[in-house]
Amino acid sequence: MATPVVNAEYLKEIDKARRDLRALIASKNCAPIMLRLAWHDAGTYDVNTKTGGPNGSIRFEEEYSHGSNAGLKIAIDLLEPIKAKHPKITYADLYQLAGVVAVEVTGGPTVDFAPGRRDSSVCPREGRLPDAKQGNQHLRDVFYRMGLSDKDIVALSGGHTLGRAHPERSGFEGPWTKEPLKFDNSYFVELLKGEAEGLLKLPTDKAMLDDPKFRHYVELYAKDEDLFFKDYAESHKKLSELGFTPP
Ligand code: HEM
Ligand SMILES: N=NC(=O)c1ccncc1
Repeated sequence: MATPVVNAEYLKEIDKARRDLRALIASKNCAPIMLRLAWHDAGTYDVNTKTGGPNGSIRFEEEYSHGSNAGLKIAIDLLEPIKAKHPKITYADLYQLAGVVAVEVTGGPTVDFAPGRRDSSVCPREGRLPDAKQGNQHLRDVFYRMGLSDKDIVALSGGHTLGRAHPERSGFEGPWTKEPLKFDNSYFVELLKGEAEGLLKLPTDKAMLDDPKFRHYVELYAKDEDLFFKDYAESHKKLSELGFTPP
């Protein structure tokens, strides 16, 4: 697929699409699933083979039908009208822009967005995203394969400040925080508090508390929301640009 030419016209379309995404997310309260879609399109990147990553391939049934992507067709379908209105914007850019807007409109940090991703029709095999039932070594295996760090793992896990798990999608249930439509550092505050009625902690969430390096960042982010926002914005940008060099 062609690499988009990021000229004034393309940048203008991006700005218009950003506005449309803000309106869509406000009207449908769909910030959490938009953030999950962006992360699932990008999180397939393999730094060793330079395959996968934020390339829009999740739009194909071959990939969105993966077990780990259960429910994401909802987000893909919600974005189709915006894609139709702005056909020059690649799916790869649109999905990452949706993730950035989802964080912004829920009160999170501004994540810098550089356009220019090309679309791919090559879908990675299932298994590149993390399994919530595993532990710290698995988290490192998966995120290091993307080319990300321990700090990125903890900061990006803070994305669970938004949304909830759905039994019919993942087998898990409930929100991680008391305000699942507010992007803040409460995921880390709740994680350190321990089990609480009605709030979810995945095995991978809890595992981080048993690892000194991970726990260090959990404690930092629970204490200092500004630091979490700064580190999250950096890690989210890195995730959204895996395998992509902005023009
Ligand atoms: C660290 C490894 C991770 C694991 C094991 C994991 C696992 C999961 C699981 C099992 C769900 C529930 C899906 C459902 O039932 O609907 C979920 C939801 C979610 N995840 Fe993750 N996740 C991880 C990292 C991330 C990252 C890096 C982000 C974004 C930066 C993210 C954002 C979300 C969001 C926003 C939801 C809620 C979606 C909704 O409300 O529909 N997760 N995650
Ligand atoms: N955010 N991650 C997820 O939604 C997820 C990751 C892996 N398996 C199921 C769901």
